[in-house]
Amino acid sequence: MHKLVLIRHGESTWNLENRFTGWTDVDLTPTGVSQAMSAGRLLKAEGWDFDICFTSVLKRAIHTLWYVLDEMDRIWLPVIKDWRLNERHYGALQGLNKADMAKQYGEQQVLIWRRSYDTPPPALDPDDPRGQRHDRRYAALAPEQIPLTECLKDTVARVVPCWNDTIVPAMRRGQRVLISAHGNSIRALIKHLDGISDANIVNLNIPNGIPLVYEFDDELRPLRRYYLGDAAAAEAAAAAVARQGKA
Ligand SMILES: O=C(O)[C@@H](CO)OP(=O)(O)O
Repeated sequence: MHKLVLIRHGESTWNLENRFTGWTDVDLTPTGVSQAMSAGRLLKAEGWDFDICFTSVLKRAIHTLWYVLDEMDRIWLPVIKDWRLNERHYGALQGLNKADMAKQYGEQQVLIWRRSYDTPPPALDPDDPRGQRHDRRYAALAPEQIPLTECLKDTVARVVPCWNDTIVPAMRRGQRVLISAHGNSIRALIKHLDGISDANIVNLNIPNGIPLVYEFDDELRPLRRYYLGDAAAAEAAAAAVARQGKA
């Protein structure tokens, strides 16, 4: 049997301010740091260990991984940073407050922008300073590969190749994998792994800083997934994420 642990970054400054974040590179809050440290302590206490780690190129996920690994005394592990694990690009919503948008456009519209499979938020203008086309970390990409907005379907289209090209080969080599990523890049991966329908993926929310375990058979077919630690607390935290789009 193969096992994998996924973790969404701890609370970020824009999670706290309830702002659409996407590819904006915001920091963790002190709460986010302590969530990451608690996750590391929990993994260590339960006897988990890893051989290789994957994260996005956004500091909230990278720092979360650092704090988890530091608690596990594993900061020396190899870490692959891949832009394809980034949060879903939130287009012209990046920086705006979710509750304000719900007041202005209605909760149903915000739910569509946040959780629908194939409706992207309004796109950023290519010259908008909130965009990433001049950000050096994406210099190896062609400009049109750097999104101006994304729906979850677009995120699936980059996360799944990352999964197949880099993470699956590591697991097939017998390496124990830890992935630190984002609410919607994790939703994209879960949709792919568990074959969740386009309609049902709307109801899936990922809490900050709680390790999510996947078990696979020898052919890497998923058997089950569960949160480590207090299951009721994880469920309550996921429900709180869903409510962030309320007016
Ligand atoms: O703003 C974002 O980038 C994401 C994650 O914080 O938010 P949401 O849960 O609304 O998809």
